[in-house]
Amino acid sequence: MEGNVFVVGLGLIGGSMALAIKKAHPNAVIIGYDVNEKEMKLARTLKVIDEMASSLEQGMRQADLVILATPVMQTERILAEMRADVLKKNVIITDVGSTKQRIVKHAEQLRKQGITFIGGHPMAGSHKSGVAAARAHLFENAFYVLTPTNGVAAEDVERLKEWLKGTKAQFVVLSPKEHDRITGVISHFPHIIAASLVHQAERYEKENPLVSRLAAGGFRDITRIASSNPEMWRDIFIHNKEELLALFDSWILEMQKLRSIVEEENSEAIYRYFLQAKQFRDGLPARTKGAIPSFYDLYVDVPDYPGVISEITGYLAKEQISITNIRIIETREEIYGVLRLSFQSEEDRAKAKACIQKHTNYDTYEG
Ligand SMILES: NC(=O)c1ccc[n+]([C@@H]2O[C@H](COP(=O)([O-])OP(=O)(O)OC[C@H]3O[C@@H](n4cnc5c(N)ncnc54)[C@H](O)[C@@H]3O)[C@@H](O)[C@H]2O)c1
Ligand SMILES: O=C(O)C(=O)C[C@]1(C(=O)O)C=C[C@@H](O)C=C1
Repeated sequence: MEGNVFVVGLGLIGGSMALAIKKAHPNAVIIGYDVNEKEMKLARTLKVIDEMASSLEQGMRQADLVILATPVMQTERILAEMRADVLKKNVIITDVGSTKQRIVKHAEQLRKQGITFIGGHPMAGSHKSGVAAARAHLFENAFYVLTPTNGVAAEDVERLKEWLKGTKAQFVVLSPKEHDRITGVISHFPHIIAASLVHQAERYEKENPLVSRLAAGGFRDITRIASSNPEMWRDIFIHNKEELLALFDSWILEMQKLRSIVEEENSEAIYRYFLQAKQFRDGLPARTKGAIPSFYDLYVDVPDYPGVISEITGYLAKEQISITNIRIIETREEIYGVLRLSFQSEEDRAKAKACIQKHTNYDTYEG
């Protein structure tokens, strides 16, 4: 397809959408806008967008497709302020926000002005943010929820899917309410649990600093998402408050039930509890991309001496294993640091792990 695609919010998701659209529609012009000028310039430098808009309005005026990829409270505000007289008549407006009811409600004023809005939510992402983390393949095989309201023409939904075909996602249509209920259970509430587990560990660490040093695979697996963008999650929790309050209530009951069977040492009930959870977890449908990390991180405990980073990158370079990102994320005591290496694929990470184990005795673990 040809035309102007205007992406507002050039972070992980906006950037990934821009790349996926350009891949499938090389003749489209991708115009970007971000309140953070540095991020917008970086998007241009990385060729994630073709042009920078000088203002929201300037970008909107030219657009055939608008993708709002800002935190959901910002998306709501932008939608409430949009006016048909600065838009092309046939434009499609969509968003990628993690909540849908409030967004669709705020888009209602656009529908009344004859503008097509179709809510959207690609069900894949990461705890990383910013355009540097954007990837064209981020949404491959993930579910992509669309929430067209009554009155949206079927051909507009098809036109949107055609624009978005480069995501290689699987589209599914839900009502905004259904969407918020389901994502509350499988995405929003789990982020609350992850963050609360980290808070609990932090409290216990005050008693004994060994707590974070002993945090191994299990704790790291279940709390990876606690490293997500706090602004994004603040907005989601406020937007999906009603669903989350209900989930808090049922979770508290669940924990009380679990607490009492542990207190009673009811081994049969405890066993059944874990067995049932295992059976449901093991029976989840074959992993779609949305459930697979799109970034493959390897953590390496390295001694804190000058040159250790180039030592490790040197080993990897010799075996032609490419790293997409490298960062020292924390220093333990003054002896050890944790190096985080990110790779494009699981295969690269496995090769890197083997390579580091071959050349060093540093501990490595996946994240
Ligand atoms: N991260 C995920 O895993 C994920 C997955 C699916 C959907 N989402 C949704 O996608 C949206 C973006 O999330 P992200 O992970 O890309 O976040 P991000 O922090 O990587 O990017 C958001 C960008 O929006 C910009 N921004 C904020 N307010 C703005 C405004 N008023 N005008 C223009 N730009 C503005 C920020 O400067 C930032 O660059 C959110 O609504 C989120 O709920 C996120
Ligand atoms: O993989 C992650 O880090 C995510 O949290 C991605 C995730 C999720 O699965 O909850 C987060 C928010 C989105 O709206 C969709 C996907």
